[in-house]
Amino acid sequence: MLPLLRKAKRMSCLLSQTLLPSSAANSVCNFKPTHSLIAPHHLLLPRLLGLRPKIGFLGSVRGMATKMDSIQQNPEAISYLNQKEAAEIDEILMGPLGFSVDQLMELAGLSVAAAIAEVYRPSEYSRVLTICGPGNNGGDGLVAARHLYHFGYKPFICYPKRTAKPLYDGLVTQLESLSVPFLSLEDLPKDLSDSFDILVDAIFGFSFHGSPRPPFDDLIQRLVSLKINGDTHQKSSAIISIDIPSGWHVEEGDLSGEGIKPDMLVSLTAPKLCAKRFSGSHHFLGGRFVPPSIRNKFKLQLPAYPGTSMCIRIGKPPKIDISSLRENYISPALLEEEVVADPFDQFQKWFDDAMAAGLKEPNAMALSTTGKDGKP
Ligand SMILES: NC(=O)C1=CN([C@@H]2O[C@H](COP(=O)(O)OP(=O)(O)OC[C@H]3O[C@@H](n4cnc5c(N)ncnc54)[C@H](OP(=O)(O)O)[C@@H]3O)[C@@H](O)[C@H]2O)[C@H](O)CC1
Ligand SMILES: [K+]
Repeated sequence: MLPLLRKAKRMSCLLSQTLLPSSAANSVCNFKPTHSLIAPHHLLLPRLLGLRPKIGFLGSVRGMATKMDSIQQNPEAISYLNQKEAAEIDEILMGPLGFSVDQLMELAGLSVAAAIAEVYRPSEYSRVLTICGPGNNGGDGLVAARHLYHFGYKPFICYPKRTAKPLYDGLVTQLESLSVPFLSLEDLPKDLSDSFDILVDAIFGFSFHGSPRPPFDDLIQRLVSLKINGDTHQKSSAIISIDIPSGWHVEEGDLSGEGIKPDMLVSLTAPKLCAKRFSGSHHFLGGRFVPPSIRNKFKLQLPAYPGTSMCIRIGKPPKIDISSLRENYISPALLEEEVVADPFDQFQKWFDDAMAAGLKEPNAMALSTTGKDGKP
């Protein structure tokens, strides 16, 4: 049992050194194991298998631990585009640079889904309603919803003004084939926050102008009222805006002061000027497809995406209550009657579970023995 204990302690030190600030990590490593750590191996193994890397958990904490580059840390140093520049970059990408709108939309939608998964874990925020507008911003929303489905969320779509083009028809068919429900305006529940954990605002992007026309005026108003009427004691739905908080002026922001107040903004390609007025907790950049020629032409100062990430946080992450990171590792007990008769089959079952959980080394194992009395 002793090596097992040592291993458990070493693992918690390793985890804490990777994930926690140094002071917290020290206190975890100096922690004397109590009987709560002394678990028989048949409980510990499933528990180890249960250490599934939650996308949101690792993502947001990874954001804390990673050294942020100076542009990322300082939103003032980042380039912000006006409406004309945003449209011009779009035209260059899809003209001389040879991209198709499908390609860019796929990458844009993927980065939105990746940013959402960095902050909101599917175990707590599973029900996602994406409200899609008539343009490409709405298309980004349809793509993001499909990726969120594959990330383990339960998406719903409200797409009241469909665009009759093969690209959009295809995106709708792809979602329908996953049995993602499409809700009409009449189907939408009165209180969105009762039924959805996340509301994705994919109504308008950088081509928005004037005042919102029906039916989007009413939909935007429903997002606005969520934050006004929100019961502060209850977990309210998180609002995530794609590229522009819908209804905001693309350059001036929330002119009336009564527009939507998203919790998260995912800017695409580069933030638009209105993003300077964004005061929510999470600002991300996505759309990792900007080639150096565009960066140089528009003198873009943008943070460097880390590794293979499809998105990057802009500015510092909000202060995290470390106790809220606490994971519950209590697994269901392994009962003798549930164990497969053939140990090889049982091993295969555990191994498959470990593979499915996406563990880094699914073939790593801990072996311990017990006496006849079942005690270590
Ligand atoms: N290069 C990139 O960064 C990429 C970004 N993408 C996403 O595309 C949008 C921009 O898409 P676009 O189609 O140009 O514009 P919108 O999505 O904003 O929508 C335009 C439609 O909205 C209608 N509209 C405009 N204003 C209003 C209003 N006040 N009330 C109602 N409807 C309005 C407009 O209709 P009009 O008749 O007014 O022209 C259009 O139907 C960008 O923000 C990103 O999200 C790409 O996906 C990938 C490349
Ligand atoms: K939007």
